[in-house]
Amino acid sequence: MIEFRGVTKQFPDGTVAVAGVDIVMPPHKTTVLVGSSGSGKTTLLRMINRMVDPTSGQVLIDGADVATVDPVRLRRGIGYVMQNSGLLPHRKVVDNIATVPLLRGTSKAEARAHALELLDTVGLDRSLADRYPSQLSGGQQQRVGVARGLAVDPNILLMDEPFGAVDPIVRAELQQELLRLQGELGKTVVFVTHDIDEAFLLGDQVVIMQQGGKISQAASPTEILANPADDFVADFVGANRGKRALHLAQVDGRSVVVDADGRPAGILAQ
Ligand SMILES: Nc1ncnc2c1ncn2[C@@H]1O[C@H](COP(=O)(O)OP(=O)(O)OP(=O)(O)O)[C@@H](O)[C@H]1O
Repeated sequence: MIEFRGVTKQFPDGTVAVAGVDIVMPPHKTTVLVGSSGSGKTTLLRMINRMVDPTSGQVLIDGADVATVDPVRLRRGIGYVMQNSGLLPHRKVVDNIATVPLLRGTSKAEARAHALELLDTVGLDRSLADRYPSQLSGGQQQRVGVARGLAVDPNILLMDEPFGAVDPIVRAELQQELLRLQGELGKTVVFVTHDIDEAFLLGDQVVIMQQGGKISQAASPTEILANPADDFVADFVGANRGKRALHLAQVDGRSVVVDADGRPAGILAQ
């Protein structure tokens, strides 16, 4: 479990990126941080693995304050997947995936064998192992990025707009792949996106952030749709949603979440 207690981050130039955030991110679930540009999503995410340290407040993982853990050690146990995959261009796919395990002292043979297994896990053919990142498509690169994030077998996987740079069809494939993976692996995933549809699709918990780094609402997609906390959330959920969006409908007196084609996607818990 990840817990933020009264966390504020003010950068040296005075910008308050995150302001007094309290949030619990439950284990084995996906929490999606969504909000417009500059609302503090990335800063919040990076405080989990100490790429950013809070100005005040605490970030706890399973009850332990991350401030007490050496940042390098901490990061080696937390998977991190970023936009544009962040792969090292001069290293082969297999070596990119094995980088952190090798740093942790895993033998070369073992790290390579595990990297090949991870290619299977993320739905890539093993024949891609000896290619360089530039010889892969954008979607394949993102999958390698996910494989690399999983290479240390982390309990926590941080994903910062991992599918932001690929076209909509590949993006939809990657989203489905993540849902499948999450069904198998049950990691504690924290995922950042601008896209409310992506947030509703992937999130068990969706955290809507607004400018100034405040949380407007943190709840399940169905709860947010049914009971937006304020006008900001109602607008954000409405204005940001395209034709594919989930919405609420009344069926037999019950609130049902349906997709754009009217297919039920969930029933609102009473
Ligand atoms: N190192 C920094 N120094 C000063 N201000 C910063 C720094 N990093 C981020 N900020 C500011 O903090 C605020 C939040 O930034 P952050 O990147 O967390 O937002 P975001 O919601 O992830 O945005 P985006 O969706 O555009 O990535 C922004 O106003 C940003 O300009």
